[in-house]
This record gives sequence, structure tokens and C-alpha cells, in this order.
Amino acid sequence: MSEPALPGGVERREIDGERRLATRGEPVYGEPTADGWRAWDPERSKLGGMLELGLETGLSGGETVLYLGAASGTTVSHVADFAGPTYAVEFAPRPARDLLNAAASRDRLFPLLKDARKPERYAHVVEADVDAIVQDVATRGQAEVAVRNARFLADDGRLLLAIKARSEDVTAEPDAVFEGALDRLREAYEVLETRRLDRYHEDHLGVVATPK
Ligand SMILES: C[S@@+](CC[C@H](N)C(=O)[O-])C[C@H]1O[C@@H](n2cnc3c(N)ncnc32)[C@H](O)[C@@H]1O
Repeated sequence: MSEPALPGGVERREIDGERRLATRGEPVYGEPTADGWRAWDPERSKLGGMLELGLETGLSGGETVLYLGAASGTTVSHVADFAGPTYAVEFAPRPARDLLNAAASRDRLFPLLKDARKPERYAHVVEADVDAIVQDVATRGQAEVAVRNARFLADDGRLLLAIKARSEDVTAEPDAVFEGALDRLREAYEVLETRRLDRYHEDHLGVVATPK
């Protein structure tokens, strides 16, 4: 079976003697580069892990993206290298400072110092009908955040969600945590695919979903 295609603007390039996932742009987190391409480390990025593991993300390049939980911009900087307008929501001021630096060399990356649980606070900025929501907030109530932000997603858009089991409950079995989160998610989304991301991120589930 052939692997799902990578989004346009994401390639496997020879960097530091290895074939690595890469995007074209200014380096952000000390990642190795070659010929203007920057390695995208799946061990530091849930979305990078999802692409490496061959999930059908639906990303083709050039799409409008709402990214929830941008932190200092490791993953969202790669997204903004290949996507169209990329709105990056992060509520912690410290990582947001680094996110602003990553955005300085990317004119399609728009950092928003906002709480992803309160989408009404950025609804006036984010275009309606984004093509993809990428979410990696790693806090309690991860499915709830995705449900609250479903209002921004186009009918045929994709939610690309990473669920961290320990952020919901440190003692529960990860599978039980994931089932609970998926039940909540199904109130607003149809779940298309799920995959454990453990090869790169322990006790994380990658989810691809589309609005119901
Ligand atoms: C695991 S880190 C994200 C890493 C990042 N996605 C990457 O790959 O580069 C989770 C981030 O989500 C942020 N976060 C958690 N809850 C949030 C919320 N309700 N609104 C906005 N950001 C939130 C945290 O401050 C943290 O920076």
C-alpha cells in the first residue's frame, strides 16, 4: 500500500546524512538545515509524528489553518512554511514571545495570545471556514477545546488532534482516557482515523476528524 502523500511544501530531504521530513523556511528551534530546508523532527512535533506515521491528514499545502496550543512555534512554524494563513493560538506569554520571533520571518503566521477554551475572544480575527484545525494543547479537557473550536472549521475541513492521556488523568489507562475523549469529540465531529503516536510521543493519540 502506498503512503498518503505529504502536503505540498513538505518533503523528505537529505539533511545531516539522513532523509528527514522538512519544510522550507528560517530555522526556529536549532533544527538542522540544508539548502534552505529545515528538518521537521517528529519527536518534537505531534503533527510531524502523524505525517511520519502516514495518517491521512488531508493537508495538501496552501490551506488556512487554525493551530491551537502553538507554544514557542516549533510545529506551527513548519505549518506556516507550507500552509496559507496560519492562526496560532497560545495563552502562555513566555512561549508566545518565541512564537512572535518565529512569526517575524513568516508573513502567513499570525500569533494570537488567547485562551483556546474561549474561541469567542478570537472569532473576530480568525476567518470562518478554515481548512484545518491542528490542536496540541496537552491540558485537561482536550476534546472540549476541539468541540468549542469546531465553529471555525469548513464542512469538509479536518481536525488534526493530539490527545495526551496524562493531561486528562495521570492514573487512568490511556485507552480509557482516549475513549472518553473520543466520545465527547463525536458530539461535534465524525472521527475518520485514530493512531497511537507512541513511536514518537508516549501515551498520545493522533486523531483525524471532520465536522458532523
Ligand atoms: C504540548 S505544548 C504545544 C507544543 C506545540 N504544539 C508544538 O508542537 O510546537 C502545549 C501548549 O498548549 C498551550 N495551551 C494549553 N492550554 C491552552 C489553552 N486553553 N489556550 C491556549 N494555549 C493553551 C500551553 O501553554 C502549551 O504551550
